[in-house]
Amino acid sequence: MHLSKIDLVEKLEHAGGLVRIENFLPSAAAEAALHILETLPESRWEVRRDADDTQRNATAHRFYVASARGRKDPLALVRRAVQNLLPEKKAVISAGRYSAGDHIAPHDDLGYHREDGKLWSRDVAVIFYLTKDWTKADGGALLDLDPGAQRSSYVPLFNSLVSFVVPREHAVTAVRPRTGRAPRYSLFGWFLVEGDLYRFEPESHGKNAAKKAKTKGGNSQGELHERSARNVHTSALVNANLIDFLADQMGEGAPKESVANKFRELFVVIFDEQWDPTKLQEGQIRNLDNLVLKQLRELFSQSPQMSQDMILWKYGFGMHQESPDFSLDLKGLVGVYFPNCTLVHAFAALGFERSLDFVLSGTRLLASPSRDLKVAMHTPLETAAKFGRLPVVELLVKKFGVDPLETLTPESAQGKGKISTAVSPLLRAVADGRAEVTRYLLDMGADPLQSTETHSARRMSLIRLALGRGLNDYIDVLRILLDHGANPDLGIFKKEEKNSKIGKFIETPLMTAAMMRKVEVMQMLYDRGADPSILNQETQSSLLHVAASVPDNAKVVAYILSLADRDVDPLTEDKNGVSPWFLAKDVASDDDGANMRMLSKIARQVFQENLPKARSPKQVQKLSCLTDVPKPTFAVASGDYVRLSASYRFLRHAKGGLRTKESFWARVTDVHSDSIDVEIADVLVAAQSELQNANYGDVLLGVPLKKIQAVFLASNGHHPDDE
Ligand SMILES: O=C(O)CCC(=O)C(=O)O
Ligand SMILES: [Fe+2]
Repeated sequence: MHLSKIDLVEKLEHAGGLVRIENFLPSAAAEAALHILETLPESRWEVRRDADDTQRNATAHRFYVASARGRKDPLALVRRAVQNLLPEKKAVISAGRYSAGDHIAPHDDLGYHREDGKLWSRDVAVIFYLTKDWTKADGGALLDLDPGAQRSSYVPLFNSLVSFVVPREHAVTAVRPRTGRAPRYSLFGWFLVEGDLYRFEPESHGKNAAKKAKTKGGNSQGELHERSARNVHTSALVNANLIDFLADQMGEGAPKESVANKFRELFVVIFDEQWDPTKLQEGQIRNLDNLVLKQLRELFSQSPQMSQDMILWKYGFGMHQESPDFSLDLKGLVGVYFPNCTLVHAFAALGFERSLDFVLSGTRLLASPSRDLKVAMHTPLETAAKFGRLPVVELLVKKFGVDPLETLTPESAQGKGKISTAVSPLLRAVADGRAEVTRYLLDMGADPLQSTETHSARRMSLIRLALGRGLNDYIDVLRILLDHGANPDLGIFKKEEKNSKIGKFIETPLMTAAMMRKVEVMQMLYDRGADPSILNQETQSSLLHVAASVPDNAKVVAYILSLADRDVDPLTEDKNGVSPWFLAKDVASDDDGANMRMLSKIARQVFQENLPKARSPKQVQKLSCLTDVPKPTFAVASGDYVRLSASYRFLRHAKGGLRTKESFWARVTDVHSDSIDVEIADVLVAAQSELQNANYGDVLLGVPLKKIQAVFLASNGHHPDDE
């Protein structure tokens, strides 16, 4: 039994495949790790870039990598801290360093490794960030591009770790230059499983060719180089023409530089909002659409060759690998969302209806744009749906006969590309909170009971998808879905049988809304028939449990109590012996006991009513404890020790024991080693001795921590034996 294994795998399952763990190592260990990376000799860092890195196929990228050399290498120590997350799994973990301009274009991490003469597949990705004083403005964010993503962007916070299940679409945005700031350091890598993990055989061409060639020992380098040479050529041609043209339109006769700036200005909203093309105003869209259309007409009349061979345009407006300022061109704008996107995708995303019509009408090759997963992860229709471009959606459906209901699941996608979760235009529209497109697609007959089908049994309903992401007009989307017959109680659920739409409840939409502190949404769901009494069938925890575990959630707690009948008991325990009361207590140091006070207000009434009925001293004791609300300063004054020892004592006696209790470990990782005093150390030591197989705990609490500290001290001129 490994604590850490249960922890990470469960967390990943629970969080839809991607988790972030803050304060991953005790702070001294994290400092030591950073120090080790910072002081590696320059000769240890090797550049990785698309031109010479076949590992990452055609994905545009550039950054530096260092690998541990032998077990005595200080890097190996840092690597082990990450590896210990899943100690029994084989892993490849290296150090990463990103300076200005370094980035990775969208990719899904699918990949193989050869070790011990065997084939291994990447299963779980981990990135441990060791970057100090980093802000959003520094770029280098990890973009989560999965359709089920909870949020889209993660700033590489010092001592935080992100982990996700492979495959998953993601990207690293370019690091922006800033004088005096250190590079973006990380440990990154993958846990591997033996054999070919992925369901789909690599395709025989496109992005996957390199993969196939690699695993079969072939060589597709030539093909890759040929293609990228062509990209550069086309992209340069198109951009030069476009910028000339725009210069013309602007009547400036200005030098290219300032035209480029003007062009950037047009799109400035996009850059500043993480390149989100949806931030374009209606008027801007129309103007740009017309400009681009005019430009296209001219280009086509000058170059009939090009109009016949639209495939070239796939790579037109390409993201030029050499230029860190890739955001200047269209593909740069849209490419962050869609790897290898075509012009059709770009226009669909930007809402350039007229240009799209022109391009599709004039060509044979792209006349049927319904599905091109080999080129892009989204179809053009899904793209338009994601960005809420109703006119484009209608154009594709009505004029070009694209099927608005086309849905792929990982199972049905065979041969059409690698997808990790179900995709459809409706799913894309819902996930991004696009009300108009959602309504249109449902009216066309799309299924409101669709869910995100992954290889695991866990599913997310459309309601949960819209609600969990909370993007754009998600509340309208919820209403529309409910109007069309979506089930208000289905959020995250476990499929019982193949094809069944309902299964075990894991998280109801009411729970999700409670977690998000959204009383209005809860009200709406309740009015539409959502049932507040449904329990998480895995943990037996209730809506009240969920609400009480989120700090500062008194409003939601009060709302739930107002819905429930009077015998609701804040002391009702879930499968792990945890009550809402306990959870409220657990977060009391974060919300000054706000949840507790609300619970106790209600509980006091329950207490008063029930005390006469209580027979045993135990019952009386249980009821009285509800009125025992600590002072708001509860855990702050006495430091971490109070919280920690309380959790520890509680968990020791709880059914599952220490090992299954995330909250305790969250506390442990919360404790900064510089604040470890004798009392806390006692708790930690006691906890450690309860763990038979303390892999993760070992690093956190035991010998390796001392070792890491010793390394840290030694590298600062101290000798460990000095003490
Ligand atoms: O450093 C990151 O944020 C992600 C790195 C990544 O995606 C990769 O190395 O494949
Ligand atoms: Fe990656």
